[in-house]
Amino acid sequence: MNETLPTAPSADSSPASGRIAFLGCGSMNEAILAGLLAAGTPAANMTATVRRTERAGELRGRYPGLTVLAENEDPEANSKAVAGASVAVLGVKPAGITALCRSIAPALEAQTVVVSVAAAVTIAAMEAALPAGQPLVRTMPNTPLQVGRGAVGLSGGSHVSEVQLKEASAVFAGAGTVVMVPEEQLDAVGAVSGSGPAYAFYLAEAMAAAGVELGLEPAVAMTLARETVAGAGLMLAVEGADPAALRKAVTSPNGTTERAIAAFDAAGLPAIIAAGARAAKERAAELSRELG
Ligand SMILES: NC(=O)C1=CN([C@@H]2O[C@H](COP(=O)(O)OP(=O)(O)OC[C@H]3O[C@@H](n4cnc5c(N)ncnc54)[C@H](O)[C@@H]3O)[C@@H](O)[C@H]2O)C=CC1
Ligand SMILES: O=C(O)[C@@H]1CCC=N1
Repeated sequence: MNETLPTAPSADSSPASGRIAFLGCGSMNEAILAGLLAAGTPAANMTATVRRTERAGELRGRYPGLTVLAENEDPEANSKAVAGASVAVLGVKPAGITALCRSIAPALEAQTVVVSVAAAVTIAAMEAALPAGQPLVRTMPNTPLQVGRGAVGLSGGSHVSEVQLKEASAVFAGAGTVVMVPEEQLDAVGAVSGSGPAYAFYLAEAMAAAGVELGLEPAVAMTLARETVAGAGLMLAVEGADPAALRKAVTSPNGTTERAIAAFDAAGLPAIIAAGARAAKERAAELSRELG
């Protein structure tokens, strides 16, 4: 079941059918929800739960027609949201995932596919907290789903059928690329694409700071850095785009870019990025051990 099979959005971009419950609608689950809405899934097909009234109001204002239940108003919010749902997406912090599984267990229907987006919480840990035989899918998404360019790693649990795996993929497929990987590779997926948007934003921050150091006004430097990273991202988003070839097209022989890249290489930038990704993967393993 866990084969390495990249699936382009165009290959399976049918919008999710059935009702989807987003349990814990913070940054990640909101990005998935926004991606689904943009891909054509009606807000009326979704329910989101949050901890507090203030956040519920925010989401209701932003997504008219979405049902939002707040736990501080109704302690049964999560159980009510999963009743009758075809998919329940667990989007709380890793430390809260198994408690959430236990709390919704009595309300879950046998065919509801539980999808976790949490880093580090293993399929075994979640299956132990769910009713026996509950279909479960563990994923590692990223926030660019909200602009239709997400990248998601996905791995099936012990009791999930091909059809249920497709149902889980459909939660993301209209808003990004889904790849199936063995569970033991999900921490690596997290280190590349889960945390990856932060690396790209960090690059933009560093470019803006460099511009200021070189004499640009801060606002001008920020605009230039932001637009450049965004524009480069759009060029990469073209199907078949090769980052090395795109880089080469900017790099005139003996020109300014060549000098900059040589300075990056001399400073060991590729190794620095590899060290960051390794640290992210190691933190995921550490978290898995902490959470049991
Ligand atoms: N932020 C990201 O880019 C990514 C996050 N993830 C995973 O997504 C999960 C959530 O992360 P974020 O969205 O960043 O965190 P977040 O803190 O923005 O969202 C979590 C939300 O869950 C709510 N919540 C907590 N307990 C609840 C409960 N019992 N009932 C209802 N709502 C509850 C919180 O109030 C909060 O709004 C984590 O497990 C993380 O590992 C995975 C990939 C990327
Ligand atoms: O930082 C984190 O732990 C989560 C998982 C990947 C991105 N954000």
